[in-house]
Amino acid sequence: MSLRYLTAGESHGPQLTTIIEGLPAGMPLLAEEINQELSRRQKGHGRGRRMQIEKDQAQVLSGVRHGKTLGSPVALVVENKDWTHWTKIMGAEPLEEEVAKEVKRVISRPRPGHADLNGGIKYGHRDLRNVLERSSARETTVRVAVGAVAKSFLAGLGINIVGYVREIGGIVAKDIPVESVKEVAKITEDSPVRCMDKEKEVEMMKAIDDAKENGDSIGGVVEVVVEGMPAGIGSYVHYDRKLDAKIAMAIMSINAFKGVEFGLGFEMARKPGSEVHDEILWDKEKGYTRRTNRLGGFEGGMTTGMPIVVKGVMKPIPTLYKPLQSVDIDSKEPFAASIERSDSCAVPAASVVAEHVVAFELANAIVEQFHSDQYEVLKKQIQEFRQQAREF
Ligand SMILES: Cc1cc2nc3c(=O)[nH]c(=O)nc-3n(C[C@H](O)[C@H](O)[C@H](O)COP(=O)(O)O)c2cc1C
Ligand SMILES: C=C(O[C@@H]1CC(C(=O)O)=C[C@@H](OP(=O)(O)O)[C@H]1O)C(=O)O
Repeated sequence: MSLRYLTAGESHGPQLTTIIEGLPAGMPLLAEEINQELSRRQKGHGRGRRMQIEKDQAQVLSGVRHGKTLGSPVALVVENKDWTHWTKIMGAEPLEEEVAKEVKRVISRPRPGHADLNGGIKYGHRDLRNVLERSSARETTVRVAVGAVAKSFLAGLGINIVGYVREIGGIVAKDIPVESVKEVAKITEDSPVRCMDKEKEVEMMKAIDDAKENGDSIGGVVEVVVEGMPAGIGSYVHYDRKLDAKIAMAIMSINAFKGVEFGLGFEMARKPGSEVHDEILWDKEKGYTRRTNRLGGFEGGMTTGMPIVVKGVMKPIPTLYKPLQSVDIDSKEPFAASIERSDSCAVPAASVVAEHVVAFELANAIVEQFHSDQYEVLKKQIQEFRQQAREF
């Protein structure tokens, strides 16, 4: 058994839709929990005007009754408020010729760094709007809705997760020691850039403002930390059962993400084994633990029981208000790339997306490993597994 989902929806279409399948029955789930997560994704310094138009709210259309899952597919819908401005341009019905002339602005100058040109070549779209509508990160809204369901699933099993910002535009936040994931969540929630370091937060905001003023954009690094995963989740037996690999793919699937690191990450290349591997300890109460967590919670595609620590790098936003050179696909003449309304930095929002896509992979790994259609039974199985792991 596994969890799976699909999403549908264009950025300026009427709505985003998802169907999640494989959730056990009897799991508490409220629309309110999902909506809180959707609202976290909408915040962050550096976002464009679109976020003032939208107020993302999920409607739960199936699979939940009186606050608990039924074991049937869960369908969620989030409306695009902006749709009212786009009904003609984005409608499903053919346009009459006169109306088409009035409203249709064909996009023919692909933006370097976006999906425009390659998507046009692949699907044969001469109007690149047909590409940008679905390649837009608007779709991450509904992926956060799916992740919110996964977070709720994990929370009931004592597994907590948070995503936050480590770096923006080359400004790196200091390492701040904290007690727990919950504390990180509390500190970063009030930060306009979802960062722990108040001093660097000011510098990050200035870097975003400067980029915006210069018609430019900046990227950064986000980190996701997970506490409470039992050891031994995932598998080493096959490439597509390695949980760290699945998490890496989930992070790389976020729009504009270009790299992933676990624990010390690329720094491992510069250190000897004695400074990378985590020594193994045992005590009666905790069972097996590690003296350090330099591998970020994974060995052999399985969790070690230590916190999962994974980072992802987001490139700068491709749409530039001072555009780079491109080519008009109709005339083949050189032109400045087209300008669409855009964010100048979306790293804070992306840290929320990263948190949610990782949550989904963890929930899926648990559903795959512990076979029950009932949430309460699954909870007991995990408790027993934790006990076995302690005594192993
Ligand atoms: C939360 C979020 C918001 C984004 N906002 C924009 C935007 O406003 N303008 C833009 O050009 N790209 C934006 N992007 C990035 C593009 O969606 C992304 O670069 C594009 O889909 C091409 O995919 P790739 O960069 O992964 O190759 C955003 C990404 C995320 C995660
Ligand atoms: C809509 C969202 O992000 C969008 C992602 C995006 C892109 O190209 O990826 C381009 C912009 O779209 P628009 O031109 O409609 O403002 C962002 O606002 C969102 O995050 O909900």
